Amino acid sequence: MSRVLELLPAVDVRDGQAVRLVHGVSGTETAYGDPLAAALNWQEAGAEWLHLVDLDAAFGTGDNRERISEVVRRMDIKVELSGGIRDDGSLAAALATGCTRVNLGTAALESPEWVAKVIAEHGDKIAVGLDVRGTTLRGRGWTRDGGDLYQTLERLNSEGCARYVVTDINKDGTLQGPNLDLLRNVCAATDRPVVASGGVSSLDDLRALASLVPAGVEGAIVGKALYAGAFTLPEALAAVAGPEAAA
Ligand SMILES: O=C(O)c1ccccc1NCC(=O)[C@H](O)[C@H](O)COP(=O)(O)O
Repeated sequence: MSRVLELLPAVDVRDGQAVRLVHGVSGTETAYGDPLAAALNWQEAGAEWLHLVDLDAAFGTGDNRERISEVVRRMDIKVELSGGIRDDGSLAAALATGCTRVNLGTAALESPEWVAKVIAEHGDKIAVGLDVRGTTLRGRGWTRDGGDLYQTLERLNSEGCARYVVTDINKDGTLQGPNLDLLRNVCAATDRPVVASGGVSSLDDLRALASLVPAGVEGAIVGKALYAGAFTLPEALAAVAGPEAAA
């Protein structure tokens, strides 16, 4: 396991545009233009990973499959693909883009048998997104309750889930800082790596997340802070690279 926190700049795609939402709520979009331009920008700035989300597929308002495929095709870096991957067809389409791994959310809540099957088939190409308000999971683009975080985590652990992407919805897109207690609690309940998502606002937030690497936090998704110019990606990479980052 890497001792350096991995950073995953986010490109969330809605209606063909790179956007940021607040609390993941449909209709709160701020648009940031062409998703490919955004992704290429993060790649050129030194990203090793891209977190790419099809928000329309997540919300059930269509999809951006062509654009998403094009973005993945143009990346030389690793891509984590999320949004609306819920059955054999959408999983096959997602994996066919050439992405490094996919992130299942709703399916893990509504189709546990299918998720157990695809975890067994695809191993660490599958991560599960645990998107929570408090300790209640949310599915269908974070619009519906989907059960208890820790019960679901126990089930997924026993099924061999390789990795979790943990989002505090109350923090997402707000620049209020990550929920470190939630991340510590999830890390204590699993021996699988955890990718933190939602709320990063500053280099200090990234240093705080880097301090959780020994506990099991492997990476951090960063959206709004990069788009809002709170810091640059090279600054972020430098902040988590040095020995002082984990102090
Ligand atoms: O990932 C999803 O499937 C998803 C579904 C519905 C709403 C939002 C969704 N993802 C949002 C993200 O993954 C954000 O890009 C990420 O949490 C970054 O948050 P922030 O740094 O707070 O902008």
